[in-house]
Amino acid sequence: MFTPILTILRHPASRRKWLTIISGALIVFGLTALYGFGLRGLWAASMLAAAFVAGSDIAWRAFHALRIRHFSIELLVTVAAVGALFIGEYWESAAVTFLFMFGAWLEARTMRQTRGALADLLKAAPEVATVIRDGEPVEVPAASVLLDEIVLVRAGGRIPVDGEVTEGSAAVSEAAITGEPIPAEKSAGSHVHAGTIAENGVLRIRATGIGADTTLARIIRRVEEAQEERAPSQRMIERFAQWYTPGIMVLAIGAWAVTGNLPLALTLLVVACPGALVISTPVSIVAGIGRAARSGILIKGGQHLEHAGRINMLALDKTGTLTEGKPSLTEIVPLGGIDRAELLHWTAIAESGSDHPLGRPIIEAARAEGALPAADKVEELAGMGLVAEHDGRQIAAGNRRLFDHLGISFDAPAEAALAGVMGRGRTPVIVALDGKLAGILGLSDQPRAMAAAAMAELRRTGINRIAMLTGDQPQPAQAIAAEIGIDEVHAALMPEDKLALIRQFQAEGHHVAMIGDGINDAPALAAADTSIAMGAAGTDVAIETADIALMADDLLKLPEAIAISRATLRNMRQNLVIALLTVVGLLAGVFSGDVHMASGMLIHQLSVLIVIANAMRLMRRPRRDRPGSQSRPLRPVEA
Ligand SMILES: Nc1ncnc2c1ncn2[C@@H]1O[C@H](COP(=O)(O)OP(=O)(O)OP(=O)(O)O)[C@@H](O)[C@H]1O
Ligand SMILES: [Zn+2]
Repeated sequence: MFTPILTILRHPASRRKWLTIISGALIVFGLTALYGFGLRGLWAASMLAAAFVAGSDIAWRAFHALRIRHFSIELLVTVAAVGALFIGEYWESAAVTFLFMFGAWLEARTMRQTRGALADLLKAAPEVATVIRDGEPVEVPAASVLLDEIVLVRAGGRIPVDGEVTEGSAAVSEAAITGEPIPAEKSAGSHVHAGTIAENGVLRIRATGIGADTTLARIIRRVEEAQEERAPSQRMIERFAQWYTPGIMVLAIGAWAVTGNLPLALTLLVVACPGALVISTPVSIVAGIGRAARSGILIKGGQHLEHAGRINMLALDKTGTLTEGKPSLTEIVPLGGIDRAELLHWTAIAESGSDHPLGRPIIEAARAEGALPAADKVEELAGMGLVAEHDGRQIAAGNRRLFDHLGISFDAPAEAALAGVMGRGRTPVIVALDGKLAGILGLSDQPRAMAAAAMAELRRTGINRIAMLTGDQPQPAQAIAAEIGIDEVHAALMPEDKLALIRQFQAEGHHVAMIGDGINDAPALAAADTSIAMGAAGTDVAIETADIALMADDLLKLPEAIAISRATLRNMRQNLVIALLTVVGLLAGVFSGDVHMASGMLIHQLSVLIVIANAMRLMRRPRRDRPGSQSRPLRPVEA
């Protein structure tokens, strides 16, 4: 009999719930006694008991806050409730404490719901996994899967670990991570994430990330941290409340001194409670961040959300962001007597030491024609290219800047060849062997399928300036920009040039978001008001460093992220207005004599709930119609 009561009392949430219920029951009992049977004494005793039951918890919290020199809302309520008892207003005191407790309970409940997006994410990870041990499939708790163990996932099953597919193929829905509704085809060699679902087919997966070390776990941790992190406006309100609460005390004492009306002074304490004000910002932020997480958009905290909501300019890197980042080798122009195959071979040897996107198609083409030895030594020069050595020969591959830097001059045929490659809108990779020009390779990259639609959507969202910042040459950059509807192009940039441009945009008064991937983007990303990473599900570094990480490799998430941030800012402002108007209205009501303690508390608690309900609208925000989303094909198998 005693143990359950003790457990209830020890758990603060359920204790508060029971205290509220008991005090509510006492109030009903007291009212029945008075109006049903005219028992005034029983009425007073019940109200006193109700005030004591609900008030004890409030007073206890007020006392704890006071010990760390914090003037809490609970302190205002406690003083008002005790004062009301003191002047014989038993009903007022009981009603105020009960309503306060009841409101706090509803508030906690709805706040939990607002954090619901996270609960959805948590549910994405299955609790059991089937692993192959001694050749036999066995069911084990997902947390006890070991690294490198083979996990079996059947059709319709949730994947319990991060890993690499070793056998089988399936369409995998990654919605939990990326918010992407269309499943991706996965087969041997593909990477899969914990929490995603194999919609059909059977997969065998070698575990590479388990337990707390999966992308899903990292996202959940980051969302939790983000929801806790205080936004600047929130800090401002908290500082304000630190002054406001004692200020109200002084005002109430002043009103009492001037009017001699103690009930009025006590009512002031109740109605001026900054409850709705204090909660107005955090509740919007929690809802906004949760809403974004559902779409696979990780906003790293209230501060970043506020910044993102103010963005009016966007800078994008080209290679890998606006384009697929998988260029194809479209032409090979040998110079000075070397043959085509040899030019390709030497260039590929040099590129084998780099993982720049330009190198990949060159290496692939050379491999298709024969064995490819590795370079003995490679030196990469950011924004220019690279210099390598192999078999005693020196190979240089890169852009014009590299050759100016190396002091290698261009003769007339070389100039003509370079102009030709660039004139066709291709990115040139110029190659020299032992200090002598050997040829030019032309590469062309595809813009992403959704790039043009995303830019149009961004402009509709109100981003009126969009600039491409690229290390590539002006002609190929212009060609891509024209295709996707960007008119401002800054090309042939060194990493520090990208940084300088971001600073310049800011100096012109823009709030700049930058999205990029390469090392050449890092300084610019750091300087931008908001840094955004795309396709972050694959790279944990991006999840950790960007202010906003788009889990999917999908440019359309960009306008969505900005729209959610804006909607959240708007929501915060609405909440502030609701909170302030309520307090002003209540104060006016108190001085005109229309509002008393219990009704004041009721209206105040209602305003808190309205603020929460308003924030919850953010969660229900419907998905935007995504242009072309119906006709989108399955995403290709990821390498
Ligand atoms: N490994 C490489 N091989 C050949 N050229 C290179 C290499 N690395 C860099 N370059 C040259 O330097 C230029 C700038 O490279 P950088 O990585 O700064 O930008 P990018 O990838 O071309 O474009 P973006 O800035 O849009 O990502 C390239 O366009 C290319 O001309
Ligand atoms: Zn790049």
